Amino acid sequence: MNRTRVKICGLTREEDIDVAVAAGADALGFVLWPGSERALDIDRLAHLVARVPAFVTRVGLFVDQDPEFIRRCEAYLDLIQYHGDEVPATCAKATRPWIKALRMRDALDVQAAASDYREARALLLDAYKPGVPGGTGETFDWSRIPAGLSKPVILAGGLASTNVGEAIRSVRPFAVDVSGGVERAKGVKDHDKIRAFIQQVTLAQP
Ligand SMILES: O=C(O)c1ccccc1N[C@@H]1O[C@H](COP(=O)(O)O)[C@@H](O)[C@H]1O
Repeated sequence: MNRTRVKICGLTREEDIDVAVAAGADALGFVLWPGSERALDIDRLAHLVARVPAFVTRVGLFVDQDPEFIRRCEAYLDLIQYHGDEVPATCAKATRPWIKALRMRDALDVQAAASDYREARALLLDAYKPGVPGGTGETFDWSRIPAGLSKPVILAGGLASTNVGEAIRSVRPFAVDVSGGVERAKGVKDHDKIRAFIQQVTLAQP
């Protein structure tokens, strides 16, 4: 069994990046969607990613945005996270590897999505809240995740140090992704919460 990877998302400050890296984060998420309180512009993205060491994945989060803008951001990113209603053909415009976030609304057929988004490197499963594309801080019913999906699963939505161990034991995802659960305000990470989160992920390994 592989170790569960950890992505810390919604980073906006240098010191939070340093703490996440030191604590053992595998991936760092940067929100490029201007509708978010955690949003960065491209200059700030360039500045922040300059302190990310080799072998830590720089992930850019986009929600139904102009492919040209995404293309300009790609210079500073290793992986694209599509977190809106992007169809597979739109996702395929990226010149970087990409993952697709799916919000777990009742009608969603996860198996079908896994085959539709055939070029995705993983599916990120997040809670569904009408009118909000993500970062809701809410969990969803993990038992809805089908076994034997053809894509690696990145589990997201309302995770924190208090529930990530249980989440890993019940879903056995490839990775977990957290934003609000390691914050003290939107875009301001709590360093103790980051360390506690990654410690609980480590303790949950079989
Ligand atoms: O973080 C945001 O502001 C955001 C905005 C739009 C779409 C997704 C966003 N964040 C992603 O949401 C999930 C869950 O976040 P949380 O842990 O429940 O706060 C996570 O994948 C973030 O990457």
